Amino acid sequence: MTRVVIIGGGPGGYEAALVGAQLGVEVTLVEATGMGGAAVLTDCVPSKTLIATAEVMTMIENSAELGLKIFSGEDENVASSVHVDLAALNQRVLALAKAQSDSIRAKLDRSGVRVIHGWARLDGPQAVIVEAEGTSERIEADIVLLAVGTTPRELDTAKCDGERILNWKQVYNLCELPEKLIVVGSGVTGAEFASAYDALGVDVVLISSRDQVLPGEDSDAAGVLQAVFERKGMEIYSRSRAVAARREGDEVVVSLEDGREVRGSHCLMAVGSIPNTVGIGLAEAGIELAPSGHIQVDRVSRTTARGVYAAGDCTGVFALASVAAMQGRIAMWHSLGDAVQPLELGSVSSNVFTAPEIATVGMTQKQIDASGLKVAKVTLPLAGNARAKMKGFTDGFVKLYCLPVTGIIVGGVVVAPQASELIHSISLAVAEKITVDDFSDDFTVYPSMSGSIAEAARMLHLHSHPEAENASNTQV
Ligand SMILES: Cc1cc2nc3c(=O)[nH]c(=O)nc-3n(C[C@H](O)[C@H](O)[C@H](O)COP(=O)(O)OP(=O)(O)OC[C@H]3O[C@@H](n4cnc5c(N)ncnc54)[C@H](O)[C@@H]3O)c2cc1C
Ligand SMILES: NC(=O)c1ccc[n+]([C@@H]2O[C@H](COP(=O)([O-])OP(=O)(O)OC[C@H]3O[C@@H](n4cnc5c(N)ncnc54)[C@H](O)[C@@H]3O)[C@@H](O)[C@H]2O)c1
Repeated sequence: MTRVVIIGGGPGGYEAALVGAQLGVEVTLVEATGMGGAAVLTDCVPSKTLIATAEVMTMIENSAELGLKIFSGEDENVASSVHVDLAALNQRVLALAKAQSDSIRAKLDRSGVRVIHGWARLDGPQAVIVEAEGTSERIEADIVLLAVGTTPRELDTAKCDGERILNWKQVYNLCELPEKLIVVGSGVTGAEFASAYDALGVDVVLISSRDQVLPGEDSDAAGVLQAVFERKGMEIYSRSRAVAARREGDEVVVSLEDGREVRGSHCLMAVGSIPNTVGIGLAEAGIELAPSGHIQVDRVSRTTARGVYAAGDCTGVFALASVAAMQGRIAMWHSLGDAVQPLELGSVSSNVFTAPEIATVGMTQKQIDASGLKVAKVTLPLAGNARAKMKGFTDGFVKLYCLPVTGIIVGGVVVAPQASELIHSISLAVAEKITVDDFSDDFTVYPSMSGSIAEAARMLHLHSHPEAENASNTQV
């Protein structure tokens, strides 16, 4: 019987364990904290649960325009008559995360995976030592999968105390809304929390190291979000780096590189992550790391040590739960001799869960510019979409990229509420190499936001003219 040992029970690890069990091998999964990993217990699932409540608040905030009023006495603003019970909200967040973790554990048990709660390290490429509750066990393995994830990066001069200077794993301990929250870092994590707490009624200050928030995303999309943040009154310190954070009584003081100081009641550090690859015997086992500490892997998740694979955030490939899970499955399929396709990142879809959301798939403008390819593009503002008007949405757009002449769709961006649900048709088009003409031949519901995606494809009918751009929405 082939013996597989997996270190880490996040999406990279547990999805691989399920494939290993399905293929009939002996699988042992070692997890130090809880099943589902950081994705389920502290990062992806909790943040999206918090954001689900924030979304309702955003809708309430915009509801006056739709003709809703709540009689609350002196104030006619609907949002100000809704009270956010953060203790109850966070309790729900943590309960939901635990339930999801439990159900993953139950699924692994049913599949026959041996789960060990403990901390693991390699003892060469073919053995793992597990420390658990004062005991130590050495497990021999034919195949090892490392799916150890990452940890929030901390500045030495801004140590998180879990009370007022927080990382994103610690925010769920808060029982009351912060009076003034300083979010340091405007990557995806910083932008999502800034958006969510703003919607929950918190006074948010965002410290952004670049000209614009979300430097890694489509710049037009990031521009929309920056404009929405500013319109809502969020204070944004652009081109500003935090160098320290300290407590002063009930306040947190964040010092910026240029000498300015920002005061708030709480501070959330969202300045990136570092891989959990230290002290687990990787170099000794012949596993090469990138200078960033990430494990180097090829497209079938192989490391430089024979029989040792790696998946997920610890590889630095694409920090998404979906990619981690796919890398883990590929590792099992490859190592166990099943049919396998190397990892294909060209059709990965991702979403930034802000208000509005930003969903992206396929080629980005940066990749197009770097490749020198001539690609036709159209950007269609959603403000003209009939459904958007009915719902009171004014911010956002659909952007499509296609190859000239053939008209094959190679990428797209949707900025809209629920963009995460709208991007799938573009993902399918990219993955299946569908042309703009074929895409526009299919019906969409009227009125619908997805109608604008079909309309954008229709506008690229003259795709031999790469300049086709920025036309206005004609859906009426
Ligand atoms: C705030 C936030 C929100 C996010 N939201 C999304 C989202 O909406 N959608 C999305 O696709 N992605 C999201 N992500 C990214 C997503 O969470 C990660 O891509 C995903 O967690 C990666 O899974 P993983 O299996 O590589 O690692 P993890 O989920 O980090 O799991 C790794 C596990 O390994 C364990 N471990 C580490 N070392 C050892 C050891 N030596 N022994 C035993 N166990 C060990 C850890 O305890 C951990 O549980 C978000 C990330 C953050 C920070
Ligand atoms: N919805 C999602 O799918 C989702 C949500 C959150 C995170 N993620 C994943 O996690 C990855 C990491 O995202 P992230 O936002 O946690 O990290 P990040 O590294 O992408 O962003 C951190 C940001 O903080 C800035 N920064 C660093 N030091 C700073 C300082 N001292 N002062 C001010 N700014 C500073 C950096 O310039 C950067 O823009 C993303 O690439 C994404 O794939 C995904």
